Amino acid sequence: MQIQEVTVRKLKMRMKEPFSTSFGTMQDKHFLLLEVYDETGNRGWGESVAFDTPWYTEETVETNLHMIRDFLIPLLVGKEISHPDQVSDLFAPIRKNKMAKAALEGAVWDLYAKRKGIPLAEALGGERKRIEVGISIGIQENLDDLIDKIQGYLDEGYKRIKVKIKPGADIDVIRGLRTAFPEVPLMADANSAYSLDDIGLLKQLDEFNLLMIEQPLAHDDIIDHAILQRALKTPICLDESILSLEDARKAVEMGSTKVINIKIGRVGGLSEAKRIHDYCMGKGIPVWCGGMLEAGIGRAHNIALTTLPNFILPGDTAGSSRYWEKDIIEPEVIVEDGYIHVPDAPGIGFEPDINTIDEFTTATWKFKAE
Ligand SMILES: O=C(O)CCC(=O)C1=CC=C[C@@H](O)[C@@H]1C(=O)O
Ligand SMILES: [Mg+2]
Repeated sequence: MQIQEVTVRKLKMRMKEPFSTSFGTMQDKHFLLLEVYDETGNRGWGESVAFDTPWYTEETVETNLHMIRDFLIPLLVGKEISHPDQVSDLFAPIRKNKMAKAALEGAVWDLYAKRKGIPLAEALGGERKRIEVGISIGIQENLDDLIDKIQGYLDEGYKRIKVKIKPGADIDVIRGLRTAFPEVPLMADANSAYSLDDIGLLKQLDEFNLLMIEQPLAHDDIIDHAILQRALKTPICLDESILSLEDARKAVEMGSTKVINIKIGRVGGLSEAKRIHDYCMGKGIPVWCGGMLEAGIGRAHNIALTTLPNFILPGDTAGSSRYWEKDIIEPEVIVEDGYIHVPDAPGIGFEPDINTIDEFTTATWKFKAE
């Protein structure tokens, strides 16, 4: 197949409620949607997960636009491709910029599966017909608000709860939650808010039987996490530190992590996500699919990836209604009793809703083969 044309749209969608972490608060989601066309008019869709500020990684919507428009599309358009794994080879001359690469590669994966007439999950080698999911809750004003929120999501059927912690809102918060919900599968994400000076404090988390603590130390660290993991009973899960299979290999070999959060955008695409999955499976390291507050297209890619066998732990892929008044796909993603049914239509298996997409689009660019 050959990609002949790419449409890049910039969207702005208001979230139902703001999402707060140890870095700050987000209410409006700005992102890029990509549509690739092949020589026979088939279409594939991808979503960039970069935010409009560089607090999670260094990438932003604008850096993604620059990379996609000025470097990645010229490397992709008009090239003969027999499998989406080749896209990462085409992009190899460009360093990092993982989210920009993943957005375009994801669109090619969707197109490839549609050409074959099979679901994206099957194209990736996934087998599950439904995936178990959890929910990630931002920092709240106070513990009572957080407890109310959690109770609401448990009532909706979510079975694993992730909360954000930061210095000053950590041990007491987790203690309060454990008192309110003694049995709920619970985990905490620190988004790199601590250092090795906090070992004593982090050890106090061991008494609360957390599933794991996510990314307690620096966003680019592997060594200090190994030191911390030796001191903790609670398993460490790395998120920000793992940008590639090589990073995963180093972290696992050093004992820095017992679980890995795989985000397609953070690792540069579905092909690399699958490589990390396969490596971890061989090493007995469970993985789960992280979220980036995606709209429907990105969410559909996450669902397909989560059908692979080593996605043993519930991920952060919640239903559309947790984020949006109206999502950009038909049907929307629905969670029932903590599970999402995996669609069996070709490609991502959800139909992009063009009217809604148009409503949220603030700019559009089109690129064609010469
Ligand atoms: O619901 C989701 O999409 C998950 C949200 C979530 O936990 C995160 C989204 C974006 C950046 C981070 O704060 C965070 C994470 O680190 O996993
Ligand atoms: Mg995280």
